[in-house]
Amino acid sequence: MSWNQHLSAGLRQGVPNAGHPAVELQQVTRMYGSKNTGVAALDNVSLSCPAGTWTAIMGPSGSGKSTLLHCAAGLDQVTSGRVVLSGRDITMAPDSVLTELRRRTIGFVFQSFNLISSLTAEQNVAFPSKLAGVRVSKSDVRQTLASVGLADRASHRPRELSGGQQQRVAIARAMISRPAVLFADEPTGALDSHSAKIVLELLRTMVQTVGQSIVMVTHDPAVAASADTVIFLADGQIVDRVHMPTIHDVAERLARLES
Ligand SMILES: Nc1ncnc2c1ncn2[C@@H]1O[C@H](COP(=O)(O)OP(=O)(O)OP(=O)(O)O)[C@@H](O)[C@H]1O
Repeated sequence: MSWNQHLSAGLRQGVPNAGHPAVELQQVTRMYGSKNTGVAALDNVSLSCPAGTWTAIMGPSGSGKSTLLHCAAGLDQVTSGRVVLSGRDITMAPDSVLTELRRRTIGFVFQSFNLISSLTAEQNVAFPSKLAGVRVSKSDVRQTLASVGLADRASHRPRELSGGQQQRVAIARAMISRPAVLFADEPTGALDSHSAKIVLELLRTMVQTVGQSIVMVTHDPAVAASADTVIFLADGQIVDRVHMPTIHDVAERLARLES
């Protein structure tokens, strides 16, 4: 079975897409520091990422990319404005709601994989669900690993896997709860170009085959060009965007912002 067929079989029904945008930021400002001397890491940002699409966030260092990702995922509180995640206003949500949201509505993939070295691939995939008291069956874990092309690596530990395979385990771990939105922070930042290509192809397949929504921060124009839309930040504001980007489009816009 191909990845596409595995994804269709394993994940299709799960990814919720009830007609809401995946993420909406409405006039979001995030200040750090005191009122008079503070920095606006995000300055009146409005953004809507349609469900079933892949959005990349780019911009020079310090432009607000991580802050945007953290505010959109409910990991950071906005100073003003609204954040709506998969149709749900999370702006003032209490910790209990945000914790629940992290378990069921969103998934995270980081540059550094964050796998537990003593656990096998399948134990890593199941671990967060177990921790949250959510039952996942062995066949669900196996099917999710199969959907990222790792059916035959279920009992391998991270050190027995390549970087790209470890990142695919991390993606399977994020996907097992069928998150409405997958947030990715430099998902290929630690990978060689061949492994990066495989991970980007997997993310593209997830968007196309199961309608997964992805919001991703990256510094790399070649990675951003895999997305449907690239949003460019500078000094906490959205200053440009490009749909169906080419690497050249993205690199050129970024160079302009960084000059
Ligand atoms: N916890 C914090 N306290 C104070 N200032 C902060 C904090 N977090 C971020 N900032 C400031 O907010 C601005 C945006 O930071 P952010 O980390 O979002 O940028 P970034 O685009 O992700 O940068 P990079 O590409 O270097 O990771 C920067 O000026 C940064 O110094």
